[in-house]
Amino acid sequence: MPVSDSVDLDGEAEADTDAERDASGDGLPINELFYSLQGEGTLAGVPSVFVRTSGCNLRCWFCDSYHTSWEPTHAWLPLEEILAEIESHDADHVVLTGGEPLIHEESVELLAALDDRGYHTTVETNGTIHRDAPIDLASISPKLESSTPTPERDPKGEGEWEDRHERDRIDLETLARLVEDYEFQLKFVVTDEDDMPEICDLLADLRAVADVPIRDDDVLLMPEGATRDRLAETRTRVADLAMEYGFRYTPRLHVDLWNDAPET
Ligand SMILES: C[S@@+](CC[C@H](N)C(=O)[O-])C[C@H]1O[C@@H](n2cnc3c(N)ncnc32)[C@H](O)[C@@H]1O
Ligand SMILES: Nc1nc2[nH]cc(C(=O)O)c2c(=O)[nH]1
Ligand code: SF4
Ligand SMILES: [Mg+2]
Repeated sequence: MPVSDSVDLDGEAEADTDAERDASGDGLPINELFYSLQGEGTLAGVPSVFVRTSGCNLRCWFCDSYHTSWEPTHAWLPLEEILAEIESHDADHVVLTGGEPLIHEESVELLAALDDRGYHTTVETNGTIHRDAPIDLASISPKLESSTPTPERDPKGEGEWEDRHERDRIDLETLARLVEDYEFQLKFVVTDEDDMPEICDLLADLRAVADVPIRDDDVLLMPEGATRDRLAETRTRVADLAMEYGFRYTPRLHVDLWNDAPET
């Protein structure tokens, strides 16, 4: 799905100020929509349609979807058009991702329409926003300190997003509501062993406030890497950490298969 203009969607000003917004108001800014194999998590390998919304409230330095976060681009599509495109593929699973799909109120309507049509829905989210919606799997990827765009790691500017990212990346109450309300997986992007104390501390805090059990089995370590070359540097280290800590390891199948090609 080709996209055109660049408009800032950072999750606060959100869509309402966007002059391009569909007049009927029931659309979403779509960065890409494609058919692929789920590459990550417990459903890895399952044929799925991916709907990637544009705009994010965070700015991970390593974000593999640069054109939904650092420089968001999109086409505004009415929900009927999104649904028609999804239905043109022969799949039972739909993955709603971004950017951060839950910054958009209209994501709820899309999920409801998908539920009506019998799809299994996965929502890929950074865990900072909760919405009531028919979500079959909340694929939550809380962001660690190592994701913060410090001036040295900023892919675009000179650290302008550092403070906001650091302020907003973890919201324990929101994480608790997500794990309480939905089937979930917690999928942490890991570069090396320095990430592990923060994961363990966060899990302890979340277990203390959430009303549902969080099993080690619900926790997945995913190697940081947007390209095959980068994954070759991180994945064995992360696999070893998964064994050491008793968490699951998830590959990034799509990167192994198609590297960093768009619409994969
Ligand atoms: C682009 S994000 C969109 C959904 C949501 N904003 C989030 O971060 O969960 C989709 C998934 O890709 C992961 N991801 C993004 N960049 C990555 C990278 N360079 N290496 C490994 N995982 C990455 C995120 O952690 C998340 O699990
Ligand atoms: N194949 C494939 N699987 C994925 N699982 C989560 C993805 C995402 O970007 O949210 C993703 C993606 O971009 N491609
Ligand atoms: S939260 Fe997700 S979409 Fe937003 S910058 Fe981080 S990885 Fe990218
Ligand atoms: Mg991806």
